Amino acid sequence: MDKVFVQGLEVLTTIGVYEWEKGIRQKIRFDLEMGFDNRPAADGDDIRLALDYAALAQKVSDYAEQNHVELVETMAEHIARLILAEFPVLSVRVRLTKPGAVANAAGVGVEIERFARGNDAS
Ligand SMILES: Nc1nc2c(c(=O)[nH]1)N=C([C@H](O)[C@@H](O)CO)CN2
Repeated sequence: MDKVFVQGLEVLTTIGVYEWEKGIRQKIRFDLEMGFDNRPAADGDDIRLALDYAALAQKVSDYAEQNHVELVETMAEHIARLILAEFPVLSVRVRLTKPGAVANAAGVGVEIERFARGNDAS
């Protein structure tokens, strides 16, 4: 399957389970990979037939900045659902990294993969 990706998208948001985290903004990083048939866009050399990664990155940034949750699992799930609802993708893989959350670790987080209706590979 073809893929369109957005790598290392950084967003400042309020996220965390501890009280001290609820009053600050922390950086999170998204790596996004969408299943999408790129052939029509390539054949027509036409952005209207492409999955516009700039528009997608903007939606994800806006959502993550404006919505505050406790768990990285929750944010990843919300972002996957947002992308599936708003873009004509076949699948989405969301890797969410919270850098600096754990001492001596470069990053911690989750990775999930979700499928559009009728495209579940399982
Ligand atoms: N599986 C998870 N474990 C933890 C999370 C989380 O979101 N998912 N969050 C925290 C704290 O918010 C932590 O990031 C603060 O440093 C701890 N464990």
